[in-house]
Amino acid sequence: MKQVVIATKNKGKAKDFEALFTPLGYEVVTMFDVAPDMEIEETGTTFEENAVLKAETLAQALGKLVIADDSGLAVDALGGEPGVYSARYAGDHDDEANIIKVMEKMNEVPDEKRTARFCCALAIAGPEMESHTVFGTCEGVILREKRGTNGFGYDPIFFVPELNRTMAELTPEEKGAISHRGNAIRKLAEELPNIM
Ligand SMILES: O=P(O)(O)OP(=O)(O)OP(=O)(O)OC[C@H]1O[C@@H](n2cnc3c(O)ncnc32)[C@H](O)[C@@H]1O
Ligand SMILES: [Mg+2]
Repeated sequence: MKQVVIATKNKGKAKDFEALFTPLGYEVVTMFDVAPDMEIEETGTTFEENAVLKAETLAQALGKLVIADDSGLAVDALGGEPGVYSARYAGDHDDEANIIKVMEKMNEVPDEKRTARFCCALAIAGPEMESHTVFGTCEGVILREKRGTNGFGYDPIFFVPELNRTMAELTPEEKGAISHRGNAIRKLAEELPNIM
């Protein structure tokens, strides 16, 4: 089976990638499989910078083509927070604590001002190519309580108006069809013939 290497240590992301790449005939391989001890510091100030950093570091170590994902939640009423700091908004890499922090900060925000979007920058890097990035988004609204148990991160409080469900109430396939990550992967697939 053909493989696609993703420079991530996030199991929720890996599942999202599997839902998107398995139907295309690819096995998804992550850092848990190829570089479990490698830590890549995310020192960039944008999603794109961090995605390139992760993709290039692993591509260089493996001598192979690698895709990386840097993503997060941008809440309008919080001036775009948690943004690039989404994974560690409440200190640790703790999804539950991050959700609580967002909900608490938004306590006073009325329903019509609770708009937000998920953002995803994907970078592709390899030994014999210039790195390339694409960007995908998904619009939604931040709820006052959690709904659903699928997905990861902020999915339980991210309501998708078109589907009348939260991200955590969608199957991985349903999420992939509308998500920031799915949109970015579809863009990458479109642009791939021109960049390689
Ligand atoms: O860097 P890697 O190893 O890929 O894993 P990570 O979890 O640290 O990933 P990021 O640095 O890109 O931070 C992304 C954070 O944004 C949030 N996030 C991103 N995509 C999401 C999604 O589809 N659903 C819910 N939350 C998401 C979630 O809190 C993630 O931990
Ligand atoms: Mg990270």
